[in-house]
Amino acid sequence: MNDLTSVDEALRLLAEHAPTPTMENVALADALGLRLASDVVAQVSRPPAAVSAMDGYAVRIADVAATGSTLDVIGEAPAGAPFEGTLGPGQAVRIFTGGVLPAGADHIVIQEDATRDGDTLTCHRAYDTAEHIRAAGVDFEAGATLLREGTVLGAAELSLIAAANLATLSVYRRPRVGILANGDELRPPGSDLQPGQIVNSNPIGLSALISSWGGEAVDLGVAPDDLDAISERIETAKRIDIFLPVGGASVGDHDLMRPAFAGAGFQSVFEKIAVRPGKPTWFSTKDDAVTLGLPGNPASAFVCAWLFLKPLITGQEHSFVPARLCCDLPSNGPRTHFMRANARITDEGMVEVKPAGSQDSSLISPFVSGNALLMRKSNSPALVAGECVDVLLMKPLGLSS
Ligand SMILES: Nc1nc2c(c(=O)[nH]1)N[C@H]1C(S)=C(S)[C@@H](COP(=O)(O)OP(=O)(O)OC[C@H]3O[C@@H](n4cnc5c(N)ncnc54)[C@H](O)[C@@H]3O)O[C@H]1N2
Ligand code: MOO
Repeated sequence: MNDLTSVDEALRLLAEHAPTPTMENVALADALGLRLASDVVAQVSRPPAAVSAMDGYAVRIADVAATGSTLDVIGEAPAGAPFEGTLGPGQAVRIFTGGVLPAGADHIVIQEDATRDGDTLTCHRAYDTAEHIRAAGVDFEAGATLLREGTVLGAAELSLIAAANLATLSVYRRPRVGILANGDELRPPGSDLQPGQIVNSNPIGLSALISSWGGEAVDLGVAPDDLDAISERIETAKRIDIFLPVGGASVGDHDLMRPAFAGAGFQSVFEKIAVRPGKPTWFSTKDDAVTLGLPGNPASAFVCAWLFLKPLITGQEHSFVPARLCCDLPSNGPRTHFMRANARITDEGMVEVKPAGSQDSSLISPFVSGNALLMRKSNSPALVAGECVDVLLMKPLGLSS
């Protein structure tokens, strides 16, 4: 096994050679899923001033300490048009949700608790503590650092940034990942398949994973089992950060991806990984570009995309979740095994994991019926049901049963 690079060493080498992310400014609407290239600092406080949380009347609490107190309504403060005067003793200002609290007021009487007759307001309740006011900056203060560099932008983050009064952002450009399939047998989905032909099913799934991880998938097509044809695809590809050849990674006479990339000037970093599935996964670099070669077997391609492509795109390490094994497992061989599995939360709130019945590296269906990869380190001993294992979640827990 000497020619096999360990999973940990492969991850270290990938991190060491990962393409340097470039920065760009984008509009908020184009930033979903991207990573922040700098901290986000609030340009305004939220809310910028104290506001009413209810529709009603802004008053001084001292004036409504007793039931039946009456006040003069001296003006209005709808959201967007603050009352410009100062509220004095015995006075009230009609206010609406989001309206700026007038100077002098320290309490809101909700309209359900008062009756208005012309400009006279009568309160039906006595109050001893101020209510229904949102203080200035209760969500965040101007100048506060709201998000750190590296944060992946989701719905909540984008709303927060918009509220902080920023229209554009500095983000890391999506790395362009060029998927190059290879094999004379491959035909597009929907083809009239002839004997020996199979559907080219890997790129569509890999492309979806790349997008979900914040990369931009570029379809470099299917190259036939011909060195010149593969080389031409490599030479004519434009602005690719990460080449992702899929298939043709092994030792067969028709496995030509490695020599094609070597011929294009890529220098090998590692040739094989002590991982199951996906042993023939390889990695090479040239200038600012890298090549992660995945095996063609669909399970190998998917597992190794999760393990090795995802950190290359996101720059983030994997986080494993501890889970209770729900069956016995034999001792593991020399390669770290990432078993296709399903994890779920039990009624007792524990995470429980069950490996798929077949771990054949050609199978796609376990990725649909399952949601996790169960890690078994190289040469680890047999396990019995109930023992704890580490799992990598590919979907949120509980989505599949
Ligand atoms: N003598 C040896 N043979 C093999 C070894 C070995 O060490 N010695 N390694 C095996 C392992 S492990 C794997 S994994 C595979 C990897 O093979 P390749 O990367 O060269 O992949 P292909 O031969 O091109 O294809 C394998 C398999 O997957 C199908 N395939 C390929 N591309 C696609 C695609 N885009 N969509 C769907 N299916 C695809 C292809 O038809 C084959 O059935 O090698 C073992 N052999
Ligand atoms: O390492 Mo290969 O991916 O098992 O079939």
